[in-house]
Amino acid sequence: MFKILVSDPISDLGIQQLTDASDVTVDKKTGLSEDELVAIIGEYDGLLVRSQTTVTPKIIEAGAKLKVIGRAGVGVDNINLEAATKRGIVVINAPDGNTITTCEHAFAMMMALARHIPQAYAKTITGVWDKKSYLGVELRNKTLGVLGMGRIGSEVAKRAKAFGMNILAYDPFLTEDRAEKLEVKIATVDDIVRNADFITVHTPLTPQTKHMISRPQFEVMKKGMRIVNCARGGVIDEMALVEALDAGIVAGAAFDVFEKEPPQADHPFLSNPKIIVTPHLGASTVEAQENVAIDVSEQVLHILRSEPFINAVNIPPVAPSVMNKLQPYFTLGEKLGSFAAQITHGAIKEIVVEFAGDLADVDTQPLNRYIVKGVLSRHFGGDVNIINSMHLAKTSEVNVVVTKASKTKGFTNLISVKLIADGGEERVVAGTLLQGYGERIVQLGKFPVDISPEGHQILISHNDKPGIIGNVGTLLGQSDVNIASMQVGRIVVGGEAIMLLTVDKEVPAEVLVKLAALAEINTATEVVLV
Ligand SMILES: NC(=O)c1ccc[n+]([C@@H]2O[C@H](COP(=O)([O-])OP(=O)(O)OC[C@H]3O[C@@H](n4cnc5c(N)ncnc54)[C@H](O)[C@@H]3O)[C@@H](O)[C@H]2O)c1
Ligand SMILES: O=C(O)CC[C@@H](O)C(=O)O
Repeated sequence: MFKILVSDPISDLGIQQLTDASDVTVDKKTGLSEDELVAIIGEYDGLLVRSQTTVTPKIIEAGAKLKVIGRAGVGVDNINLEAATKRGIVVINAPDGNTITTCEHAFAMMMALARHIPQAYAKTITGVWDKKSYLGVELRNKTLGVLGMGRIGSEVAKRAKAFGMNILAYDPFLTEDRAEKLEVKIATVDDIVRNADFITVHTPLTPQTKHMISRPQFEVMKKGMRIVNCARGGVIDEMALVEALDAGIVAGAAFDVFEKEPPQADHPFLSNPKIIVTPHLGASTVEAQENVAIDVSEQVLHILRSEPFINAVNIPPVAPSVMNKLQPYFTLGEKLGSFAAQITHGAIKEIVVEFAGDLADVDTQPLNRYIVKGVLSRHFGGDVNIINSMHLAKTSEVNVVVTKASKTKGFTNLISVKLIADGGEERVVAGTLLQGYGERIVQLGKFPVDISPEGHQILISHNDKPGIIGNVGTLLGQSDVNIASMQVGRIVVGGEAIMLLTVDKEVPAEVLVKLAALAEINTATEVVLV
């Protein structure tokens, strides 16, 4: 049974698939402090948050069973990604569910700004009929500058087009093709700040976007322009904005987000009549809250049930078509990594993975993570998973090299894992996925083999002399170890050889010692593949 903690108000309808699941129990406990969360998080497999809970390294460390943190929304700046990745916890978000809602909020803020709606409302309800203070401006024929043309920025641009606005857009990933489709003109930040009547920002807060609109930008702005921030507090420099308003450069500003939320009671925005504010309401519609909760709940279930999932923030995104192609190889890749690590005696310094055949033209990043997990699990056990395997390799100073090859040795697909260890030791294990037969190991070092990678195996290296197979069989029989199958490989008669036995149960350490002591046998190593 999986336990999930919902620590922020999240739509009940949205999380219904979790509450209905027979293998899940859901606890809703909102408004907890960091210490309160630290005290209880240890019981939970999953944590679901919106934007109120700050998931700190301390909470993540205390989450001994935690496998997934789900953010019902886009921004994950309230979750410490580094700590989660280190612990191998998947962080997922719901990037699509609140796009339209947030775009509509930004648009509503722009219209409210153009027509002074909040200020006029506040005065009208006091009984004052003040028509002259609230002369507005039209949006039609005005220039709108959009900074960040992702999901929300693009939707804002579409709506602005319908209002007859001319749009200047800046986004490092905006291509001429997309700009043409969206009927926007690509511009630089400088073009935008000099020419726009309205500016709206739709970027995440990153070191590059922090204060991307600050004093130097306000200084060159068109007098009387208006500015909207429904993205993240800090993209626009709050203090520089207040100065620009006082200097008469900016006519009005609309903010849904703040550098610190909630803002202090004496924050200058809250008393400035030219600034309208909302309390981070961008995503707050019934529809968006249901959408994001449904999306994130579905992914949390997949992760807990070890099923394929999307929208992981702490692993690079992969197209579904690529994922479908790679998925059948995940367990084979992990087993090859694990096998190679179990037959390597020295400290591993480098993992060299080679893909050939069907896998040569695919972005194999997710599969690489499984292979590295297989290798590292020998030392890290259950602490390594596909989220932190690359991170652990890096922090353990294990270099990972991935190459593509044209030679498939007659197979349609081939994965080869070479481990290079201290003292120059090198181990190679290669495998393939055979149509109709499943996973096979087809090469061990220089020896071609054909083994199903599963269960308990003994790898023996020996000299190719008569009687060895009999001696091994006798010893294992006397030790009550039953042999299920056997493979022998050699390059030349009488030369170096290997024997790989699949046995029905764990092999006691003393039996391995006795095997290694038999005449003509060099090493005997147990390999366990689960
Ligand atoms: N107010 C709210 O309640 C609310 C709701 C949803 C999203 N958001 C915020 O809105 C923002 C946009 O969300 P989205 O879903 O459109 O994200 P998105 O990832 O689809 O788009 C963000 C865009 O910003 C661009 N970008 C990054 N750095 C940039 C830079 N230096 N200059 C210009 N563009 C840059 C990216 O290329 C991307 O296209 C995020 O910060 C998100 O957290 C706020
Ligand atoms: O959950 C919210 O209300 C805000 C969500 C929003 O900021 C987001 O990034 O998705």
